[in-house]
Amino acid sequence: MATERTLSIIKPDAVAKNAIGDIIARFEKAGLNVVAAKMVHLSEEKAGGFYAEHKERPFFNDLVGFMTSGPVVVQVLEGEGAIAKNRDLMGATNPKEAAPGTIRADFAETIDANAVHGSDSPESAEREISYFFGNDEICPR
Ligand SMILES: Nc1ncnc2c1ncn2[C@@H]1O[C@H](COP(=O)(O)OP(=O)(O)OP(=O)(O)O)[C@@H](O)[C@H]1O
Repeated sequence: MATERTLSIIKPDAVAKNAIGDIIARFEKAGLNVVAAKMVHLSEEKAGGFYAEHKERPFFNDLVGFMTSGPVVVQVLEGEGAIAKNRDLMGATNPKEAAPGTIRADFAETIDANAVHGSDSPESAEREISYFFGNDEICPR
């Protein structure tokens, strides 16, 4: 399997629960290296742009409201099969359907406040990483 990079966001609910360390430990134990990271409080414009593909969905305003409700930790994870590996560690979007032992099963309660985001394809990973990190903020591969 090829070495990949993926974008991970620890969302405001998980930051508020002091779960940053526990979540990053799961990534590292699974062989994903953190190669860039920052804590930011997203503006409505930045959060709305990130979730632009959901603009017409009924939950869009709530999603943006939630993502701007407190700071988030944005990271780039690198490792073999990083995109799928991160999605496996995260569990299903709805924490009630997330497999036991996944981040969402352990740290999230609702589909709105579901602890983490992870890129879902190589194309999204590339777009999302460059949405948050400039070329001078991340080591080239
Ligand atoms: N039906 C819904 N009701 C409320 N919020 C939703 C719903 N579906 C998705 N969301 C929110 O929008 C986010 C993006 O939805 P998407 O379908 O891309 O899920 P995902 O890829 O599992 O999550 P993410 O993009 O955050 O990793 C979800 O993480 C969730 O917080």
